[in-house]
Amino acid sequence: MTHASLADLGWSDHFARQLTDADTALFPARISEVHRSQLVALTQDADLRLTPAEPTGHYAVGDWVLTDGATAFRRLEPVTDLSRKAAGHVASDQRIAANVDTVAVVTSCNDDFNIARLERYVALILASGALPLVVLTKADLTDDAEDFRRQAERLSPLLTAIALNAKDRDDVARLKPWCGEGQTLALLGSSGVGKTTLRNALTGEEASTQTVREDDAKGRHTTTYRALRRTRFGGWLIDTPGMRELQLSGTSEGIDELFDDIEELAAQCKFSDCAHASEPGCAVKAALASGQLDTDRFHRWQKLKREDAYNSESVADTRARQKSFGKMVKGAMADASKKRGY
Ligand SMILES: Nc1nc2c(ncn2[C@@H]2O[C@H](COP(=O)(O)OP(=O)(O)OP(=O)(O)O)[C@@H](O)[C@H]2O)c(=O)[nH]1
Ligand SMILES: [Zn+2]
Repeated sequence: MTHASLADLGWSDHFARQLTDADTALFPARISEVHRSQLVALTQDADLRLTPAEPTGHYAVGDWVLTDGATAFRRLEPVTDLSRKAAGHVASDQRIAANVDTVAVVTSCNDDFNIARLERYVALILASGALPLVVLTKADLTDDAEDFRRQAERLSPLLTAIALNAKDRDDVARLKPWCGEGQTLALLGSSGVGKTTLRNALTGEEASTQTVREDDAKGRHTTTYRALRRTRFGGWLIDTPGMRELQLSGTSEGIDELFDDIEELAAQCKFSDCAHASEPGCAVKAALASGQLDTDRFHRWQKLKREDAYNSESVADTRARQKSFGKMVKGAMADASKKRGY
């Protein structure tokens, strides 16, 4: 595959500024696949298989690297960085995709639609630096598509929501502004909402040919890596496998941005560590009482904050918490023994 220019591949001044005199023998390439011990990268002229200089876990699809054509020597600092908590409660992040301009949360106009989950995704996207977009599929199967769309857009003034029929290529062409030349779009969402259908409509690939190819290699129709694919509008699409277990970590900035009205209220509480429960002078409680702040939204905010705090905890913090909990339990048991007189 040949590509017209670096700019078409998503190259910008942000990356050019990171080049130094020491890099003159190297050229830029954009990572399209991350495998266990190898990377695949796109350049203006060719697709390359590269040996990574760092563990492959450090790379994400969409990253720019500097290479001599055989080794990926230097990974350039990304503009946007989408990562998630690795499985299990270990304090490390798993990089999902890099240099994505827009992340579309794909959900459908049916039971999959869930405001709290959408909000979670949007906070994660805002924290990555990318622009959030909501794509509501299966608009052709309901009369309420516009209603779903409005509910989604109400989450944030930063948010655009589009309801469409993912099987209709003309309808899907409405996504062109987010995946035209030099633009990179990524899709997130639960299984069955239509991500594959959407991907095929955006790239012009046929589901059948894809299935055959993947059947040959793996014996099953599964996407085992995250690929950067060209869209029929000249941009790029990153499609990640189902992320139902998406956990938030270090997304506090995204949560603050999405709930800036509550953060502003909380800043007015009398106590700086107000838990907005029974403290006097609580501006949040006052806003709830007057109806200015929606109770459900307040609960979703609290849940996200708790989840983020838990997931952002380092291993050291976890140990410290467990230790102090252990001490507290021991202390309480000792007190109880004393009371009982032995
Ligand atoms: N009528 C209609 N059907 C759709 C639409 N989007 C997806 N579908 C159908 O919904 C089913 C699931 O779509 P997929 O594209 O496989 O969903 P997915 O998100 O890729 O699911 P996984 O591969 O499990 O992650 C398929 O039968 C699609 O044909 C839509 O907008 N309208
Ligand atoms: Zn308060």
